[in-house]
Amino acid sequence: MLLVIDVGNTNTVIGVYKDETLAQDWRIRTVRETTADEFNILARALFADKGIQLTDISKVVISSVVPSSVRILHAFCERYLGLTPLWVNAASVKKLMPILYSNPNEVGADRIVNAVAAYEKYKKALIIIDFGTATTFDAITEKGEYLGGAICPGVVISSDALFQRASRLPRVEMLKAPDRVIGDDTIESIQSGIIFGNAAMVDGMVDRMKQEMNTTPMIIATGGLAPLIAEVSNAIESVDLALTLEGLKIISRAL
Ligand SMILES: Nc1ncnc2c1ncn2[C@@H]1O[C@H](COP(=O)(O)OP(=O)(O)O)[C@@H](O)[C@H]1O
Ligand SMILES: CC(C)(COP(=O)(O)O)[C@@H](O)C(=O)NCCC(=O)O
Ligand SMILES: [K+]
Repeated sequence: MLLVIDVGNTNTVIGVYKDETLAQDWRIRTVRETTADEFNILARALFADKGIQLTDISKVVISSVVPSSVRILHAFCERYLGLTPLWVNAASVKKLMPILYSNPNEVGADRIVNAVAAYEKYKKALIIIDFGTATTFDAITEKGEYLGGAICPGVVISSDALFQRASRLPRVEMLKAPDRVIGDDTIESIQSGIIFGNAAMVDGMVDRMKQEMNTTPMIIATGGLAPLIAEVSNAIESVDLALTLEGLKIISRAL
């Protein structure tokens, strides 16, 4: 079985593939100061719960945007799986996708994985939007080249900053789109600002990126908050929550 791990700034997603099929997936918090031994306890428990043994794993592919996780997960794989994990970076996907960033080593591994997955699926010019800790935009040409994109404060962290810094504002837990954009109470005004504000940012960014790309890319979104924003954004054509895990599986075949 193939073990794939994507370490994001907030959450770590773990998947196990049996051939082409995702047999199981889990989402855990990204803990920066964990150890290989602690990660082993957690992974073992999650696997056991679904009847999977660590000895069933024959290959590991990992993408991470958290540098401290690299040493920890590398040690976990070597010590407890007896395997050396394959790390996603611009060099490891060289055969699948040219990275046209001025320094390809700078691009976040999660952005590369999303780009590879989306291009494999659609084979056309694309803009991928990932609503994670950051909201990222990635532009892919019709030939399958990674051009770059944009990094914006994420929906949740930017809202958190608002609640922390504005004394009178209540924390709005339930993020949902209000019926109209002109809120007539505080809760509705905050919801409008967060949801319609982020959707307008998406639509505006997509318009500008399209102009620079000089083509009509397909616009797809991923990340936990993608369905919420996609509902009110005009630009987003499709939401694909499995994009990152799929990308890791595709990359595993090429490594
Ligand atoms: N289904 C969801 N509903 C609401 N919030 C979510 C959902 N999934 C993720 N989030 C929130 O969105 C933010 C980004 O999460 P995630 O996509 O896991 O980020 P990352 O990939 O950067 O770790 C976090 O604050 C998380 O709590
Ligand atoms: C932009 C990111 C912070 C997004 O991380 P995420 O929201 O998925 O946790 C990450 O991809 C990253 O650290 N990138 C490196 C800089 C770059 O892509 O140019
Ligand atoms: K991510």
